[in-house]
Amino acid sequence: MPELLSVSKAQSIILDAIQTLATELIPIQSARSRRLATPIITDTDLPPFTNSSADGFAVQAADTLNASSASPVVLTIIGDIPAGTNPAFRVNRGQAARIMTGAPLPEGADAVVMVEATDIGIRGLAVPIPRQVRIFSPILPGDSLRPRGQDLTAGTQLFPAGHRLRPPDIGLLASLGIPQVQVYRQPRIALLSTGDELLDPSKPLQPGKIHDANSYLLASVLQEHGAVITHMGFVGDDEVAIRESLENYAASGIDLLITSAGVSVGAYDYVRKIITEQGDLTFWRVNMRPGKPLAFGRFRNVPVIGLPGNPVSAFVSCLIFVLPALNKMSGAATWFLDSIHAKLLEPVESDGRESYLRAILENQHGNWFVKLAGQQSSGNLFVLTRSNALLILPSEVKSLPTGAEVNVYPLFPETGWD
Ligand SMILES: Nc1nc2c(c(=O)[nH]1)N[C@H]1C(S)=C(S)[C@@H](COP(=O)(O)OP(=O)(O)OC[C@H]3O[C@@H](n4cnc5c(N)ncnc54)[C@H](O)[C@@H]3O)O[C@H]1N2
Ligand code: MOO
Ligand SMILES: [Mg+2]
Repeated sequence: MPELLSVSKAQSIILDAIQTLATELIPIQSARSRRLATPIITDTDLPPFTNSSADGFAVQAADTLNASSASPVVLTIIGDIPAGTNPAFRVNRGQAARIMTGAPLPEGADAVVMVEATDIGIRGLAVPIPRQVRIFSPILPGDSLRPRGQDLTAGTQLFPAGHRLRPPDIGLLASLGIPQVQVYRQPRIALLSTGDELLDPSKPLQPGKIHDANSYLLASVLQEHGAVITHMGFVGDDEVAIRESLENYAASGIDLLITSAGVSVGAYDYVRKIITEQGDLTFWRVNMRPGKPLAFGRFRNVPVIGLPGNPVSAFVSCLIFVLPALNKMSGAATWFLDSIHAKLLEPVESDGRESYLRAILENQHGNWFVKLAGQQSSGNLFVLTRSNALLILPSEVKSLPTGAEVNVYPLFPETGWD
C-alpha cells in the first residue's frame, strides 16, 4: 500500500489552497458571530463622564462628616440633574443638587448621598424639589459615583483582528458609538451528500435505506462556525447526477464545496473520478482513523473536500480539515482546534493510523482524565452524542496503557454538554 498522507501534511495542503476572504462593512446589529477585519481601539473613555450610580444628592463629602441620625446635616438644594442633562451650576460647601442615576456629577461635588440616607427616604425623589435636604450619615469622596474611564480608557484595544463578535462585544461597540464594523465575508459553502441509500429525514424508512444524517450534521457544524450553507441536498450514487449538482453549486459563486460519501474504493464511489475529470484531485487518503478516504482538490475552480460517508468519519474529518479551512477563509487568527493534555483512565488501542477516538473528558481536582465514550465504529452517531472530546492517538501508536498522557480535543467547549 502506498504511504498515506499524514494529517498535518493534508491540513497544510488544504490551507495553502484556501484564501482568506474579502471584507465588508456591516451594521453592528448583523455582526453577531462575524469576525473583525481590523483591530478595534477605542478613542473614548467609558463611562464618558463621571456620573451618579444612585438616585440622591450630589454633595461635597466633607459636608457630611459629622452627620448622624441624632444630628443630621442640613444642605440647601440648588438644582436638579436628571439623566441626559449637563449641569451648568457648581455645588459649593453647604449645598446639594438633586441627581438621578446616570446623570453627570456637577462641578464642585465629589460624592452622591443616596436618597435613602436622607429625610426624603425610600419614598424617593419627586416634584416639587424641596428647598433643603437632611443627611443622616457621613459619606466619603467618590461614594455612589462611576468615574469617567472606570470601565475603559481611550486608547485601549478592545478586540484584535479576527475576533468573533459576541453579544457583549456588540453592546460595547454600540456604547462607544461604533455603528458599523469591517468584518470578513462569511464563507459560502455548498454541501452535497451522495448515496443511493439516502432518504430525507421526513420520509419513512424503507428496506435497505437510511436517513441522510451527514447533510444535517455537517451543515450544523459549519453554520456554528460562521459559514453560510448555500446548498444542501443529496443525490444517488449516480455519476451524472453528482457531476450536475456539483456543476450547479460551483457556478453559483461559492467558496468551498463539500461532498459526503462515495469517496472510497466501492464500485459506485464516483466522487474522486468526477473531481479528477472536472478539475484536479490534489490528494486522496490520509493516515487517520476514522476518515482515511478523504479527498481534496478543485472542482472547476472551487476547492472541494470529499468527506467519507460514515457519519463519525464525516464529522471528524470536518473538524480536522474543513474547520481550519473555514477559519482561514473567515479571517480567524488561529485555525486548528485547541487540544489539552489528559491522562488515560483505561488502556486504548488503534491500528497505527492517527486516531480520533470518541471520548469522555473529565476534570478531577484540576487534572484532566479521559476514557472512551463507547463503541468506536465510525457509523455510530449515538456514541458521538455521548462524547465531549476526541482522544488523539498519534500515528504508529497501536496501544497505550492506563495513566498514559494523551492529547485531547474538547468538543463544543463553548457550549458544554447538559
Ligand atoms: N475495501 C475498502 N472498503 C472501505 C474502505 C477501504 O479502505 N477499503 N474504507 C472504509 C472507510 S474507512 C470509510 S470511512 C468508508 C468511506 O466510504 P465512502 O466515503 O465511499 O462512503 P459510502 O461508501 O458511500 O458510505 C459509507 C457509509 O456511510 C453511510 N453514509 C453515507 N452517506 C451518509 C449520509 N449522508 N448519512 C448517513 N450515513 C451515510 C453509508 O450508508 C455507508 O454505511 O468506506 C469504507 N470501506
Ligand atoms: O475512516 Mo473510515 O473513516 O475508518 O470509517
Ligand atoms: Mg464507498
